[in-house]
Amino acid sequence: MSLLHVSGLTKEFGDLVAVDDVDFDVEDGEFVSILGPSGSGKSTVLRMVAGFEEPTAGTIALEGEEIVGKPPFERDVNMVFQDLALFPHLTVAENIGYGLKQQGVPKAERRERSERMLEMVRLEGYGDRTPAELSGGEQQRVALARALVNEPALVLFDEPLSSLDRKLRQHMQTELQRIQTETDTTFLYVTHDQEVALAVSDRLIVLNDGGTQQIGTVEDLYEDPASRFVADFIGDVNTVTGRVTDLDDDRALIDAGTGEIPVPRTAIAADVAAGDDVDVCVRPYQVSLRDAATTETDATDAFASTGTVLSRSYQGSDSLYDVDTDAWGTVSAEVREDAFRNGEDVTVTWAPEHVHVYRRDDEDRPDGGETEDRPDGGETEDE
Ligand SMILES: Nc1ncnc2c1ncn2[C@@H]1O[C@H](COP(=O)(O)OP(=O)(O)OP(=O)(O)O)[C@@H](O)[C@H]1O
Repeated sequence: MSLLHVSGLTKEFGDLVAVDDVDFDVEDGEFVSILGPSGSGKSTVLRMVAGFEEPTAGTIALEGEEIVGKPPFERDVNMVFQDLALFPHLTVAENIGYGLKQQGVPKAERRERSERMLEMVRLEGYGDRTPAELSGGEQQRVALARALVNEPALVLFDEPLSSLDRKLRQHMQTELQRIQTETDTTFLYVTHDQEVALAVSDRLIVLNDGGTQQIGTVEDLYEDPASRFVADFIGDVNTVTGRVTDLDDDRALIDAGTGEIPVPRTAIAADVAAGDDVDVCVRPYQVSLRDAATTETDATDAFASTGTVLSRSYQGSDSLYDVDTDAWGTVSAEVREDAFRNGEDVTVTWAPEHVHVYRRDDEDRPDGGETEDRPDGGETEDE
């Protein structure tokens, strides 16, 4: 039995379907993030789990028990809000012990448990301060301590790190993981920031327009995105347009402006048919660069185009090149070699088994389908 089981969850606000038939499970001890662009329904899902919003349809079971209809305080769930919602007139210790007081826990025990939580979040000795006497990062820790002190089955987070600067945010990501492990609690974390979600989560639920796009580990989503939307939303991707000229059980022939290339069927979305216009997506790290003078450019079994290096940025062990290709406009390549200069002529290639091919559907894309029309019939986007 999953700790949290959500099925058919739907929320309508008048004519707007904010959450549309969403199903997911969270296992005991997992760190699961709900990731999606602004307005995709993430907070509404979280608020329904917390009990601040009632679903239009669907069920939410916590530890096997239906919780829809129960008030928030009767659910074994606490939430850390984006604005933290600390009481300004109470001390740090009183803030942390507030929920325990509501439950009738005696003062001495409240004090002791608050102090233990302060130690857990590494704020020993801060109990008598008020929230105004703390930095933003320290306030985050107090909010977390308050959500954990009564040992709930599940802690919900609604973008709590978004107000912190990058360095502090990265530090708090590490801290969240440490605290989750030490307290052995289950976390459900909402964010639109893929960097945070990829860094901290065991699994991710990707939402768009209220519906589930994909659920999986970071690796699942990165290596095998279920839709063009996920490919674009998780990490960087190059997209070139093409057409399926033939399709059978083993492979498709795809013409992306450089001749027909055989692509394994496993790389092609299930709904793609022969004759369809498609997006061919490839991650920058799967793109190779070669010196144009020493390579053949008429390969018929790989995607290949000549081009000119536009820019290079050094990224530790790799270099990221943007290349203006003859076939597809700008293509990004993340390669080990640091051998190419701006303005140099190169050949850009990638293997057919490294692409993901989706039926071209402009509405189903994070950028709304804005592409740059190119005179050679190919289209591309600058990532
Ligand atoms: N109480 C409400 N009344 C009417 N519409 C609402 C209400 N709450 C949310 N919505 C709408 O439902 C949709 C989903 O909102 P939600 O806040 O869940 O999205 P989100 O993915 O959390 O976005 P963000 O990242 O911007 O917080 C939005 O179109 C929003 O305007």
